[in-house]
Amino acid sequence: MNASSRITTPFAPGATALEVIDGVDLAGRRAVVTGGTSGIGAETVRALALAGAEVIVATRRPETAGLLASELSRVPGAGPVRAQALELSDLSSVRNFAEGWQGPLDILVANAGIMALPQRVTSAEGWEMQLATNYLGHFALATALLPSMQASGSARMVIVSSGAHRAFPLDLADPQFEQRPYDPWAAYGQSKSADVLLAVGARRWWSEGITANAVNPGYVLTNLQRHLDDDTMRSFGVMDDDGKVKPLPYYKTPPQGAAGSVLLAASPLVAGVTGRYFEDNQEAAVVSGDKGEASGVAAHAVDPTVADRLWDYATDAISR
Ligand SMILES: NC(=O)c1ccc[n+]([C@@H]2O[C@H](COP(=O)([O-])OP(=O)(O)OC[C@H]3O[C@@H](n4cnc5c(N)ncnc54)[C@H](O)[C@@H]3O)[C@@H](O)[C@H]2O)c1
Repeated sequence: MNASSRITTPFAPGATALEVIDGVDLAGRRAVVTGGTSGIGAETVRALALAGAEVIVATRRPETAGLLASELSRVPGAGPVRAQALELSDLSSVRNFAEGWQGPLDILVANAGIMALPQRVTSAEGWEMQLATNYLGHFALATALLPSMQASGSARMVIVSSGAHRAFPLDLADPQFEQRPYDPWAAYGQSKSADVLLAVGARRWWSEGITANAVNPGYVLTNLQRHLDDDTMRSFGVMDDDGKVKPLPYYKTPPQGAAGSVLLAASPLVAGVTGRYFEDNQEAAVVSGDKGEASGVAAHAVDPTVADRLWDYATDAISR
């Protein structure tokens, strides 16, 4: 990542997903959006489908995509939306998903995520659940779908990270919290650092015509906050004394939160751009990550050496 060539776009931080791809025609393009039944993912699905793409919602519960699919099926010009089962924390489910895929894949939005699980929980493979869901499952999915992305000729991968990555470098000596005490935020933050490193590591796919970029959607009230207790929600300022949840002024709506994903997935403004981190619809500046910065991408998350070490670690983990 070269700070002197930061990518800028004309879009304000509050632009919506529909606004950033206004006029873009995705007819004939096929997209997968993980976790596309709620929050930011659902708005990503909506925007891509309204631009004409065929969208496959990769979800743990395919039946929950029905409402969105039927709503979009009534919009003239919208691409078809269907759901396919995917449990990211279970490698066999990831393999089943990829094996069921036929033909080229043009857009992969690695959006699904969980945040701040209070206790250390492990996946079927014994991985810490936030790393398993937010990063390893997506790495396995992208790797398994690589031939389909190669077949596209100009595939784009978007990995939804978070500003929480800044304070939590990936600890490759103990990524699964086996030797250090489990911390819900450290586990979330390092998984989101791993997401940025996935975009950096995927530069090896550039010669295949595949780009990969990470995005911070900003703060959005969604189901993601469901593991936070009331005291934490109050300390964040998003819950009042009566237990009413309300966004702070700088919070985004889900359509605004989805804008960065959609911009990177489909806008001609970022064609050919790879290995970058966007927030507020612009490429972010590289920051130290240890000074409590409120924006930017931490240097530890864009270190190509760490990205390659993580790639090797993940390749080994999913092939066991
Ligand atoms: N909401 C925010 O403020 C915020 C901020 C920064 C980053 N993010 C990121 O944005 C992404 C979308 O989050 P959201 O806010 O829309 O939350 P959300 O809870 O509404 O959506 C997350 C989706 O991921 C799915 N999911 C979770 N675990 C899964 C698994 N094991 N397999 C398959 N699907 C799974 C959920 O079912 C859900 O559909 C996440 O990656 C999140 O970390 C959100």
